[in-house]
Amino acid sequence: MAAMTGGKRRFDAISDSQVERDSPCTSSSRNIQTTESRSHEEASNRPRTKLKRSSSNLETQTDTSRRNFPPDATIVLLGVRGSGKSTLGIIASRAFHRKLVEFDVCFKEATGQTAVSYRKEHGATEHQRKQMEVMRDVLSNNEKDCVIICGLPAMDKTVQLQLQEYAQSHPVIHVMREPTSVHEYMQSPNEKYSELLRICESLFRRISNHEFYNVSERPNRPNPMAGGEPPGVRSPTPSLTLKRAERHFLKFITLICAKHNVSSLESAYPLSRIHLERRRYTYAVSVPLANILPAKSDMESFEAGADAFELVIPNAIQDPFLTEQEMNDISYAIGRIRRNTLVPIIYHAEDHSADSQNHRARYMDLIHHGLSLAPEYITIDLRLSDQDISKLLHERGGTKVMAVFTATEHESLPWNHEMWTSLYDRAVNLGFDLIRITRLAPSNMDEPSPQYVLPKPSASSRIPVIAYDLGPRGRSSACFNPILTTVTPEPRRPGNLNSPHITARDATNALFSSFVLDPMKFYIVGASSWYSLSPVMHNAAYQNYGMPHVFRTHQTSTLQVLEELVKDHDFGGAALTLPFKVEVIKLLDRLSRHAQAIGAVNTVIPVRHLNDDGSVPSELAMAQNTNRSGPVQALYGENTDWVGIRACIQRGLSPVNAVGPKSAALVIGAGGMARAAIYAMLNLGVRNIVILNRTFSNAQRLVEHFTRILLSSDEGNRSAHFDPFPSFVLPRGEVKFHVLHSRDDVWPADFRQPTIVVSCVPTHRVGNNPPSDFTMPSTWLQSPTGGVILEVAYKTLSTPLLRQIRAEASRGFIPMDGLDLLPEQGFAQFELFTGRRAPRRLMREEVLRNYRDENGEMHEDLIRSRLAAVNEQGP
Ligand SMILES: O=C1C[C@@](O)(C(=O)O)C[C@@H](O)[C@@H]1O
Repeated sequence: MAAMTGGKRRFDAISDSQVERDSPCTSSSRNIQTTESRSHEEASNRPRTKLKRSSSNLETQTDTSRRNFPPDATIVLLGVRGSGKSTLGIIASRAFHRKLVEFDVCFKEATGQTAVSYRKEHGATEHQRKQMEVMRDVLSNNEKDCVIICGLPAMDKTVQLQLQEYAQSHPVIHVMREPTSVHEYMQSPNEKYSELLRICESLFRRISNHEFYNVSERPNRPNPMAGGEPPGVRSPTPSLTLKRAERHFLKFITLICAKHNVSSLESAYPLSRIHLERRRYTYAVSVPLANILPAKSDMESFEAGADAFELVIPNAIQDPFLTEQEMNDISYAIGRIRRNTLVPIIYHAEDHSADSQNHRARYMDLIHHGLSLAPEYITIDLRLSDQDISKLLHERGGTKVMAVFTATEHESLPWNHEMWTSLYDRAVNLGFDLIRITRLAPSNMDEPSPQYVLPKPSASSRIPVIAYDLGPRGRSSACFNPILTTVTPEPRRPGNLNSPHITARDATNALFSSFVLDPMKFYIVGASSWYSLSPVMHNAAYQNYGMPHVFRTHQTSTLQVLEELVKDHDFGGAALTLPFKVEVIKLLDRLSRHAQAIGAVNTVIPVRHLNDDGSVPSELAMAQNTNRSGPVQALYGENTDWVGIRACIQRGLSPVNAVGPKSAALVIGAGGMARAAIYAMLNLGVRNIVILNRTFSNAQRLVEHFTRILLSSDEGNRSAHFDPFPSFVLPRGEVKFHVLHSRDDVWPADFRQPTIVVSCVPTHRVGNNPPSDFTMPSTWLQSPTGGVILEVAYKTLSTPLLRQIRAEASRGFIPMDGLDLLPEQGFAQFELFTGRRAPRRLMREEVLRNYRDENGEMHEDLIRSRLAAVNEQGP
């Protein structure tokens, strides 16, 4: 039985007696702790806010710490009303093609009554018995491939036991939300209600093995739906506010159910195909918990320039028990980070003092709680005993675990001392995924950096090592540490010796000024590249990162210029624009799979080191050799237009229009951009594509081209690294194309109305050709849920199509334009050129700030409004 809605019991309709009976302070809640340790028993007698779900004595705890589930195991979502669990359930069931099962609906189906009326009629004991019976059936009949949603019934002790049992082999996720948002939803903000909320959350926390904080989004600008906007100004659409929640939750699910794939979540950006630990000079920005908690803190500014986000949880308190409030804060902080950034999260609880049992207990609880939040990485202190470490590692689920060891001043042995080797060996033998060893820099700093002197580990397998000195004197060794150096977001020097003393920018500056990396020259090459905003966008990003690179415009009518530029040993790469995107292919030695399939290149990368057999190396090798000058041996071609178009579609497509087997798309044009658009659509799993082009035969040629590509992809011609048309989104032989003759055609009967439209025709005069005046016939604009309409050009933003779509905003149509697309494709270029993640917000802002239309007008209203909305665009 799949159900999307349910006869839900109001939270305040639950009788006080049931809450009393089931409150964590009464015998029933103690029942669910029967296997827990004495210290936990003691904890349950403490004030309620001190209740905790886990104990440092993990061997006796009820096993909600198990986090290895079969890939198709049913997911249970637990949460109070207003936590958003039903919406999240619908999102997950759609994305993963799972059946949605709401407990309340099942109860009504089984009894013909809602829980409240059943209880009234049959009494509390019978209601409890029936509830248990229905829950037993729900759980056992839906073992696989479902999402079960459960609210208040989980307050019942027998249901708790059932769910705890279920959590041994299934993800049971506690969905939380800010109390203010829950109160707002329930419209009953009183003291008693707050207390009930705390009780529920504390209970749900104990019976779940994962926790998800559904952070509320509040638009940060007034008057969101103002009418009569100037050209290019966009109103945030309510349906899109769910987008970030969707991405956040689906990402979380993919982290706990490793086998799940969501095509829309897979990043198409080049660096995402390279393991973080294999890239060179990467940074983890370290941010204390207290800095994340204020709602006003600017998450993106913390992240700028970093490859991972390290949340630092202090462990200074002497109390052995984590309070519910502390756990709430940590869950909220992880939720905020994940909602606002894309980089992996490192969860770092500050190291415990070996000599204090209290610290140890808290530390174990902090790790236990951290693992329930499914961060990509977690650190575990190597000072713990092997036994404690093994227990924690057993809980890791899909989280990678980093061993950490910080040598104090009197332990600071030279880097070539065998102590470091034995620490490394121990980490390998215990099953860690990587290790970070740091020590307080000694006063006689004539020792070379650890990466030059660390002894060869004797353990047979290898794990990545992060090693550097701490404190102001350790800064240079931190700058030269090749992976995941811990950095501070602000240039301020922290007082604490253990805190990072450099920013990512300091480290980058140091690498360039010590000649480890070289300043490079980049270009945009095209016939009318004068209007390009690429130079300002890329130059701002270089400057922000402390890279001495320059990006220049090269306007030319012939490609010969590129051959000249490449002779320069400092040539770093080029963006190509009209009319060279196809012509350039003849100058290149190798194309990426995407550029090959699209048949157009907009990014040229120099290759300086060939493989021994003379072939062009892999993308990984190229990414490791960016920012180095020298003679260019070969040229590699990539297409980032499709990455940008894909990102715009993803961003503009509301969850209700999520791509499904019947979703249809329309492409206008048949040139290079149209090819990139079709490629992006196929990659997102769109199986019904309609093309309209002035010259019908060119559109037909496009269809033949992609039909051939799809066939060769079906025949197993797939890359191990990145499959452009993964079979889970594009089942064999299921793509349908249709070519239209003109806008007078009727929309094809066997295609749904389009929810994705990409217009790739020039919006300005090209030679003697007038600008396109294309608008959608109203009969093609009948999607009841609206859709995303992207006009790829940006010379003018007041095109007939964009004007038309802006007028349709209330029907769910989202207009997007070249100012959205330019940065998105530019992020991918930045990654290819520099090997670093692009500073996204900065590049988006720089494009907007420098925009002038074809008549040189700057449209202040437009800029102001869109700059204000930059944060809403998502990470
Ligand atoms: O088409 C475009 C636009 C662009 O040329 C610009 O800067 O305007 C940059 C190119 O990388 C991209 O493919």
